[in-house]
Amino acid sequence: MITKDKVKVKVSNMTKYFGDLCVLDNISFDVQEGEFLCIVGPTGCGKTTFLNTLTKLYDVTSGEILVNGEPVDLKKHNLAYIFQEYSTMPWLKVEENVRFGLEIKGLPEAEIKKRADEVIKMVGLEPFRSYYPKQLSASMLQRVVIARAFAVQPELLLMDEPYGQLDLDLRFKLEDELIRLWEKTKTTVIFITHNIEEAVYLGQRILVLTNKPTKIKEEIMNDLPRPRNIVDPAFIDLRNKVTDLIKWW
Ligand SMILES: Nc1ncnc2c1ncn2[C@@H]1O[C@H](COP(=O)(O)OP(=O)(O)OP(=O)(O)O)[C@@H](O)[C@H]1O
Repeated sequence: MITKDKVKVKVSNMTKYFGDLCVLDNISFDVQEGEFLCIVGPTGCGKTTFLNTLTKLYDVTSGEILVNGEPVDLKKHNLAYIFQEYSTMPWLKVEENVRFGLEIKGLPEAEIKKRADEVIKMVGLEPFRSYYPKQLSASMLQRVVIARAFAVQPELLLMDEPYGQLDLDLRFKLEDELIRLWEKTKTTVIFITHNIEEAVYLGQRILVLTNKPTKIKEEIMNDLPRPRNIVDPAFIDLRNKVTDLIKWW
C-alpha cells in the first residue's frame, strides 16, 4: 500500500522543449514518500529527460518539480541516480567504490565503515570487497552500483533502465534484490524502463507515457502481492493491460 500522507516529489505542469522540439508536454504527477513508481514509455519520449530535469542537469521550460515541497537542491536533498552504464570507478576496489559517496559527504569514519559493511553484505559482495571492477561480472558490477546508491541512504532513488543490458536471469536476481532493499529501507524509487514485465514486477504504480509531445497516457495501480510471479494469471492480465496501452510501440 502506498501511504497517501506525504508527497515526496511533485511534478506540476512540467514542459520541456529542446529548441522547437516539445519533449514533455505539461506533465503533472506526485510520487508519495516510500513509493516504488515505474515509468514506461516509447523510445525517445523523454524518460531520461525527466530524470535529468529532476536532477537539475536541464532546466524545465515551464512548470516545476518539487522534492519535499521545495525546489530540488542537490546539496540538501539526498538523491541517488543509477543508470544503465556501470558507473563504477575502475581504479577503486569494491569497498572503496561503496565508500566514495560517503567520504564525499564527509561522514565520520565509523559511520562510513558501518554503512559500507552493511550494504556490501546486503548485496552479497563481502567476499569481493577488495576486488577491482574489472575482476567482476556484469551482475556484480551492478550490485556495486546498487550498494553505493543505498549506502548514501537516499531519500529518492532514481533508476534509468538499470538492468537494460543484462540477461534475463541476472535481471530477475537484481530486481528481487532491489525489492528487498526497498522493502528494508523504504526509500522512494522512480524506476524507468522499456520493459513492461519489469514495470509490473517492480512497481506499486505505473505511469504509461505517450509518444512526443509526451503526456501521461494512464496511471495504473499495482497491488499484486509480493513476491510477484510472472506466470500468475493476475500478473499476466496486468502486463497485457499495460501492453495494450502502448501497442503503438
Ligand atoms: N540535450 C539534448 N538536446 C537536444 N535534444 C535532446 C537532448 N536530450 C534529449 N533530447 C531529445 O529529447 C527526446 C527525449 O530523449 P530522452 O533520452 O529523454 O528519451 P527517453 O524516453 O529516455 O529515450 P530512451 O527510451 O531511448 O532511453 C529525444 O528526441 C532526444 O533526441
